Amino acid sequence: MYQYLIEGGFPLKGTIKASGNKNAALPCIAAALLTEERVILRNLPDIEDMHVMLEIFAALGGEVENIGANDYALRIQKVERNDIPLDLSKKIRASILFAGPLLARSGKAVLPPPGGDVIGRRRLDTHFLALTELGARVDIDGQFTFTANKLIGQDIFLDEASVTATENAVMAAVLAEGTTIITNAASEPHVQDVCKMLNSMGAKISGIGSNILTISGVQALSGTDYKIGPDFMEIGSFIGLAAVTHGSITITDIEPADMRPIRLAFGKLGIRWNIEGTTLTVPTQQDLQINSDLGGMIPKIDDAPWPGFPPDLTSIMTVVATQVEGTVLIHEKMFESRMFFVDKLIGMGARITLCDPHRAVVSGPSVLHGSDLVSPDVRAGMAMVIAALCARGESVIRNVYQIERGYENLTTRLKSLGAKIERISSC
Ligand SMILES: CC(=O)N[C@H]1[C@@H](OP(=O)(O)OP(=O)(O)OC[C@H]2O[C@@H](n3ccc(=O)[nH]c3=O)[C@H](O)[C@@H]2O)O[C@H](CO)[C@@H](O)[C@@H]1O
Ligand SMILES: C=C(OP(=O)(O)O)C(=O)O
Repeated sequence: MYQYLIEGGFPLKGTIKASGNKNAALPCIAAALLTEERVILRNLPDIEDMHVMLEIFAALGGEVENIGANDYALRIQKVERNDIPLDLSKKIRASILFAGPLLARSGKAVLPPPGGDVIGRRRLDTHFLALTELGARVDIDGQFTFTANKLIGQDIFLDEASVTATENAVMAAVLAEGTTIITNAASEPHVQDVCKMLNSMGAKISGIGSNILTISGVQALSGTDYKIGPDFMEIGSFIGLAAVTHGSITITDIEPADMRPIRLAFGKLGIRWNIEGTTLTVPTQQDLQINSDLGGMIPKIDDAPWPGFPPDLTSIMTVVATQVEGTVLIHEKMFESRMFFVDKLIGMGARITLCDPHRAVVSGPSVLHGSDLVSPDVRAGMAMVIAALCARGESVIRNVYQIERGYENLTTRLKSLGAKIERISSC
């Protein structure tokens, strides 16, 4: 068990490279199960969740070879078991992503309920809807058992645009007989990434980036060499960090198109950046003033499926808003328990009213002071790191496993930007 000791109040300055997108890396590892051939995945972030996914891949009979700093070669010639080990499954939400590939490859998948962040009810109904429509039978008895003699393409209308359910449905449909149409599909950049990876393996997926995906099933998929895209959640977190510490951070290897919904939301907080090619720079001079809606009305930052504002950045926006002059409503529509962490920010001096589990009104700027904090989930944990780095005095952040499952090499990278942060054992 590790914790962070942070001394706040110093501007962060310098250049970092964006890591690979966690939420693309995880389904891409699961997708490697769909072929007997060698799959090379590049730009995988070196984070806890990625290592757990690789452990599951290996437990199923796969070979995993680290061939470069963030590059791995995966191969599973024979699936040796079709049940996900309980201890690994409960560590991460993304373990559910093995359902579609295991079903398609071996006709059976047994999964204990997945773990993951406690940020509200995390329904799996959409996964079941999609996989049963493709012909799977699901038995629920403490664990989920999916079986199918044959998967057959269908015209599927998802009850919500679930990210991982879309990915599971696509991974099952690529080897199904006939054509599958998925309407109300999620279209996040990570969903696009796994679809592009599958096409590079010989799958036939069209409509990538839209909410209707059409998949013509193929007999077999080949290996590939695929580089996953940058993590816009990490990039958004570093933008917030630069702004609240009055620093200037340059982030290389970004994807400008991913930043469009994020730019709109930061713009409401008077925060802007420049992009040249794939390099983004947050300049020191920022307004840090709320841009009211027409008529001087209080603006809101609310999340939605892509291309809406990503829910995984609402915690970050909440802490950033505490340093901005004016009032803003943060409305986390998608997860009902994500906003509870604001009591920790209030304890540090932030002026926030938690209206209900989904909505918080933030009035700034507030002087934050150091505190003793426990990270409840990956994004709230990062929000606490940001709060601690702009607070006066020292903070302790415990349970940093929760942060490090989503942010690569965080303390080293923050130190390179001038942060006073130490990672120490809490035993
Ligand atoms: C491993 C992975 O990729 N995890 C991401 C994935 O989780 P995950 O795939 O679990 O999230 P889902 O997209 O299924 O749903 C997220 C939440 O939003 C709600 N919902 C979803 C779609 C919709 O149209 N309406 C709606 O209200 C769901 O009920 C749920 O409460 O997507 C989430 C939403 O971007 C992200 O927070 C997670 O980081
Ligand atoms: C909620 C998140 O991840 P997961 O779905 O893996 O729990 C996240 O990345 O913010």
